[in-house]
Amino acid sequence: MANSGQKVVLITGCSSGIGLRIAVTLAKDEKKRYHVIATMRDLKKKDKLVEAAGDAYGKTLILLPLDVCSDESVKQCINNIKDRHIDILINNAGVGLLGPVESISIEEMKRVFETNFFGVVRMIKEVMPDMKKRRSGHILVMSSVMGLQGVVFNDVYTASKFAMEGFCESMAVQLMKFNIRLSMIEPGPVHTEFETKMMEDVAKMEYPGVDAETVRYFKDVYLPSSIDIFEAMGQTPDDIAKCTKKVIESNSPRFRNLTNSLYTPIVALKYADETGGLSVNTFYNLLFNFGPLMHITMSILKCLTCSCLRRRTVSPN
Ligand SMILES: NC(=O)C1=CN([C@@H]2O[C@H](COP(=O)(O)OP(=O)(O)OC[C@H]3O[C@@H](n4cnc5c(N)ncnc54)[C@H](OP(=O)(O)O)[C@@H]3O)[C@@H](O)[C@H]2O)C=CC1
Ligand SMILES: CC1=C(/C=C/C(C)=C/C=C/C(C)=C/C=O)C(C)(C)CCC1
Repeated sequence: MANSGQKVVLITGCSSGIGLRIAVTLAKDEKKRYHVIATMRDLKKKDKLVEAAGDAYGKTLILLPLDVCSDESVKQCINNIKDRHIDILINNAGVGLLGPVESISIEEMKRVFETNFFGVVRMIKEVMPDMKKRRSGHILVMSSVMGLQGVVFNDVYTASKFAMEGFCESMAVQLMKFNIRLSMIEPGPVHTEFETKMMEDVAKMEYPGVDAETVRYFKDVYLPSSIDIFEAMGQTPDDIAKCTKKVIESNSPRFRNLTNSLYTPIVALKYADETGGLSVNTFYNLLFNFGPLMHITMSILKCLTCSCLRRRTVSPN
């Protein structure tokens, strides 16, 4: 049970990656300011988290089952919490989906929206009424740079994160009236199982209904560039956990929080030209004209990130 003065934090998707690191980082807070309810849909996967939590397990960190795709599971989990009191809700659970749209079934696309979009909506709907009554709370959402900028061959994943950004941008105004904060965390590539799972899915892909030219662009142009980008720009789940803790602990938490300064110029392109031409053409050139020179492109991107833009991201340090 939480001590008085401790903030109750509920995190979704803590079996691996970013969710696991956020749970452990908050549970190991030196001043023990957080009572962490780390949730996962399958408690059989708890070992990594329990090991990483060490002494904190059973003290500042407890485990509960929660599947963000199930109304019943979400209700049961929240009803199991004393007075249904959650100070900070961190919506982290999410799944990726990569590849030419022609080869992806509508069912697979719906699964991504069910988790990344409706999963977040379901959690917010369950927790928000109690926060409104108490006139306090902080809701965080693990969005992505792909919630702000589309990326080729990530069409459906991007759409699910855009949907969530739109939902949250609208909700933030109403919630502010009830003294509830809403913050988006927007990482670029992060080295987690997310990357591994996507690469495994891609290796199994058969591309039914996709023309040979598109398959070639995906396999020979996009994938090598994407691997380069993960290598050059990838952050660790620990970086994202530190950024998230900073946002939680800020006196005036920002709504948008990019975690990787290298993405600031990419996202800025769409605001620099409201016709959208600048971003579409730049992405086209980066991929199809400079793709083979991606290493150099990465260096140029690093140079473009001037210190004034860097100030606009939340750094892990
Ligand atoms: N890695 C990256 O490059 C980036 C990731 N993100 C976002 O960060 C978040 C975390 O991803 P990351 O840590 O990288 O990836 P992981 O695959 O390591 O973690 C995803 C977590 O979500 C859980 N999850 C999936 N579906 C459900 C569900 N229905 N109910 C509850 N939990 C579920 C997984 O559980 P299980 O083990 O049961 O599958 C897992 O614990 C996601 O929202 C992702 O979109 C954002 C930007 C970049
Ligand atoms: C190929 C390619 C790109 C790829 C970006 C990638 C691969 C981003 C991955 C982000 C992730 C994994 C977010 C998760 O939510 C850029 C930089 C847009 C530039 C144009 C060419």
